[in-house]
Amino acid sequence: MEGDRIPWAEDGIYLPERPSFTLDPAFHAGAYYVQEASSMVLEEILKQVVNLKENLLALDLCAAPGGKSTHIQSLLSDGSLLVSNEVIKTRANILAENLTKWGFPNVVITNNDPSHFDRLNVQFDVIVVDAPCSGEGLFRREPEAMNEWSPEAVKLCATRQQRILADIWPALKPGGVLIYSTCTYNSLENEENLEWLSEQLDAEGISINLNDDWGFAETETRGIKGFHAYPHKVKGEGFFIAAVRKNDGFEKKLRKQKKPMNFASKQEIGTVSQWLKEPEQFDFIKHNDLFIALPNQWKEVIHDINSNLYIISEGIDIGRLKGKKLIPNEGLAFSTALDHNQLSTFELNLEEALNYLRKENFNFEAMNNGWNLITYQGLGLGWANRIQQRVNNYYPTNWRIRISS
Ligand SMILES: C[S@@+](CC[C@H](N)C(=O)[O-])C[C@H]1O[C@@H](n2cnc3c(N)ncnc32)[C@H](O)[C@@H]1O
Repeated sequence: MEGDRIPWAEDGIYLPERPSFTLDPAFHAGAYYVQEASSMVLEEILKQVVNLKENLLALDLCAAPGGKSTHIQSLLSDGSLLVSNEVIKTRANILAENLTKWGFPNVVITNNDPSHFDRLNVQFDVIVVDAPCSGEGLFRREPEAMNEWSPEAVKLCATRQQRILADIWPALKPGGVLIYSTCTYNSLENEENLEWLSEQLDAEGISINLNDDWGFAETETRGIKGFHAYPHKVKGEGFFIAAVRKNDGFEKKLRKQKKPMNFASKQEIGTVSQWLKEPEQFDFIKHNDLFIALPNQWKEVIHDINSNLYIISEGIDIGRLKGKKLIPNEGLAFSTALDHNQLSTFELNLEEALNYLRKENFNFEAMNNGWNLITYQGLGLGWANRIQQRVNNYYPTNWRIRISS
């Protein structure tokens, strides 16, 4: 893809026009994510406030549809773990779809209210709160959004944001960093919330400097820096972001969890791990009949999360066993941990790939019998099973594309 670089995001580019992403199989393969440029300044803030080379435990609290989570995952080290949470169930499912396609195994997707995180024994090194807000920064792009705006709505948003911040604060480690952002301009939801964070939660500012040429407007509230993106100054839509450090508070101790995990047997592991690049990095558990691979480095933390929160998805959904044979899940097709050399792959051209995504016929004459990873430009799209002169297309029906070229 070609376009001007976004100065504050290494892999970000401005698209010169909006193509039909639905008709690009690479989009469905999770090769890229489309989001608003200003909000990608999160990358520069993260680089300045945490050491991204370390293995961090990160929480994206208000995560759907997944713009920040996909971006954060690409920035964290391979040994880090991201918990990506969304309180609204339908939105959490969209988040899960996007993160499954993104393909990183070190992720747990939860569907909880911020107050539930207090049940955890673990605390996070970094928490991102991309808060629900009055959305003034979107008015230029979506003028209808103005109809929902009122001074009362702004006040309600600010109160809700404070409640979210207060609820999640105990889940942050002492010394940890909380990044707060909105896509609105008013001070009630931005600077006044920073003042509230400082007064009520004793949050402290962190030294952050953005390149003046980028055009972000810096504000400072009780030593806490915030940055506004105003569309006439920054090449992007309206956005606000700030970061604070938690200095006091107590550190929780990770306790053994009572809720048992259902680990796979040695024999089952032999089958379900056969296509992974480094199976020794994972624990294999069974959830109902679905086998899941979890990064074993985070075993206790994941156990704690499983015992206390509502999980939508975690690690890699590998698949189910039918007798001794693996029926692979779509989660495995997208996973960066999948070893394409260990299995039969079948590459499709653009037209064929779109037909596969529509669950329509495509030419499979050259396909091997048995399970095949369907690829487009080498990227995993999903699974197909050839049985002699028939092919079963395992692309999830609810992800099927419904428009014609
Ligand atoms: C600005 S959006 C998040 C966008 C997302 N971070 C991204 O980059 O794709 C705010 C999210 O907060 C969620 N939300 C709404 N009310 C909430 C609450 N009371 N607590 C936590 N999250 C809430 C919304 O459902 C929405 O998904």
